[in-house]
Amino acid sequence: MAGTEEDQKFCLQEVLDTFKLCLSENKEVYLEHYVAGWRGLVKFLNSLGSVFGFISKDAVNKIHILVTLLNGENGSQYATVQSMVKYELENDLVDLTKRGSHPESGCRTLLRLHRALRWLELFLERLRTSSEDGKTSVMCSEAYNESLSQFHPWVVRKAAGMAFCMLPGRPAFFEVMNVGPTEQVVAKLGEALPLISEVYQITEELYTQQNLMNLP
Ligand SMILES: CCCCCCCCCCCCC/C=C/[C@@H](O)[C@H](COP(=O)(O)O)NC(=O)CCCCCCCCCCCCCCC
Repeated sequence: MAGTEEDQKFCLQEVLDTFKLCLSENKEVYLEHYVAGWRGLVKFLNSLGSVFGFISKDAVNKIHILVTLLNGENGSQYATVQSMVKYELENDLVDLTKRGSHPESGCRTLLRLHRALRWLELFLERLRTSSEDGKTSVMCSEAYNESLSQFHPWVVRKAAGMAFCMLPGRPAFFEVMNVGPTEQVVAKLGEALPLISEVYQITEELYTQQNLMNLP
């Protein structure tokens, strides 16, 4: 029997572990572990209830696109985010200005998750430093408004805002994470954040350098 407690516990640790595994010695980002990190986050999101379904569905869809590329015949080119960018650009596999023959390139798909990673970083930092009675819905929407929302049309922003209101309070949220008492959750978040932040920064620099920040 699969105990839900165990699954969730495994989840948060898994997310931490995968983000640890993400960076190679020379600071390249392994796509396989990046995607695994998102898988873990989606599992967590699903455990919060079906109102978040439209969000996890989009994330799952993007994860699936990347996994398909990773497992495809040119999969070895997708080992790291750096090699993916190089390969797709050199082979004209990216729609650069408007959507055309490559609407689901690895580069544009990863960019969507990358933008969401910034939201995650801001949200988790708020969670980590907030007080016992801090409202997760407020932390979540503040983080969202500072990051991801600028890339979303009004209707998505509206739906996201409504979903945020359904988030459990901080104590319940921490309980769902199942890493023990509050101090331990806070410590785990403190461990995870620098990793997430580094992965974000490295990707951000690469995308900026290559002028990929506005892929359609
Ligand atoms: C815990 C609360 C979770 C709130 C999640 C906050 C993010 C809100 C995102 C709303 C996205 C709505 C769905 C639609 C998105 C797309 O339009 C849009 C653009 O894609 P397109 O160019 O292909 O059309 N997609 C995106 O921006 C990518 C969104 C990916 C969101 C992944 C969110 C996973 C959240 C994981 C939560 C984990 C909680 C952490 C606790 C340890």
